[in-house]
Amino acid sequence: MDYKEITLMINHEVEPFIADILNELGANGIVIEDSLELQKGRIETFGEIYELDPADYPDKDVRVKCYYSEFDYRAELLEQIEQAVKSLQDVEVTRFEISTADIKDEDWENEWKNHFHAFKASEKFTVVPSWEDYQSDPSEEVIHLDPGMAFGTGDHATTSMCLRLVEQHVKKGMSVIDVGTGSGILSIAAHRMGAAPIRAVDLDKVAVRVAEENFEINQCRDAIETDTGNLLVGETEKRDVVIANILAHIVDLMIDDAFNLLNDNGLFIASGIIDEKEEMIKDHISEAGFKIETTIREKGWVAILAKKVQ
Ligand SMILES: C[S@@+](CC[C@H](N)C(=O)[O-])C[C@H]1O[C@@H](n2cnc3c(N)ncnc32)[C@H](O)[C@@H]1O
Repeated sequence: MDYKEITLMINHEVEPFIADILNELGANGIVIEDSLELQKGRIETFGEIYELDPADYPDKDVRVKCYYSEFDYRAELLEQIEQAVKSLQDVEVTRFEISTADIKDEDWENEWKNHFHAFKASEKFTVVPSWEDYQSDPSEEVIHLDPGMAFGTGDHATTSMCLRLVEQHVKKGMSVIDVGTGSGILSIAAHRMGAAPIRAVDLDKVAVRVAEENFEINQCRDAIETDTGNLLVGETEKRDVVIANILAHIVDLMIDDAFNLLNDNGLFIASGIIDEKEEMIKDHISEAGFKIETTIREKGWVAILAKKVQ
């Protein structure tokens, strides 16, 4: 199968909203190359230095690439993306350029490899592409990943905030369901914290296959049950933790089910929420009976940890 790559050049004010727009329009993978990242320099950790390659970033503004399979791509998408960007409220769009390129199936894997390098995703977790050699420090937990066509390399704020909440709150023996598992990254993180049993579901069959491959790579294939599934529909087994990093309007649909499925004192980790939807989601979470314990924010996104206190 071949792919269509859509490249956008946008100004920084548009960036916090672009992944949301492209996800809504069905993009399979999104790469954000922000010129400001280069100025941030390097991330130093445990004596390792990961340097960003200037060739991967534009001189100014933000370059965004997203991918559609040949079956999903349609020419109207370009206009729909432009319309969605230009109708963002209170956001001044001073740059918007859009172009497309064809990517042959055999180039797809290499395309990802060009953009994805080892990096420290949270206090404990370092994400390392499955094809990269990496000398780890005993104090870090390395997650080996090949995201393929699934979302979740850990470099998106919504995922890294979940990793932080997982490392701080998921404990040995807790039962977990990871809704919208994507690459499987959050289930792998929960497994490393000692959680068991773990169930990972995704609406997208391709994500389920990719997650299974990543569980295999991280030697936890037998510890994590994987399935296609729509949110918590049909889930009956009680859990100590429900994790969902999906867009706010989708998370909204599962809040009451999460409350019902959780054991007393169970935790709901909800991410993928853009700033503007924070209050709406929090109101619903509180109305459902949860106590909101922690809120973290990064790059226009919000992640919430709520507890079922009876
Ligand atoms: C933003 S990605 C998160 C991936 C990964 N958990 C992470 O944190 O990086 C959202 C995932 O939710 C899945 N998804 C979207 N709607 C869903 C639904 N109704 N039920 C289950 N999964 C869904 C998508 O296929 C996608 O893999």
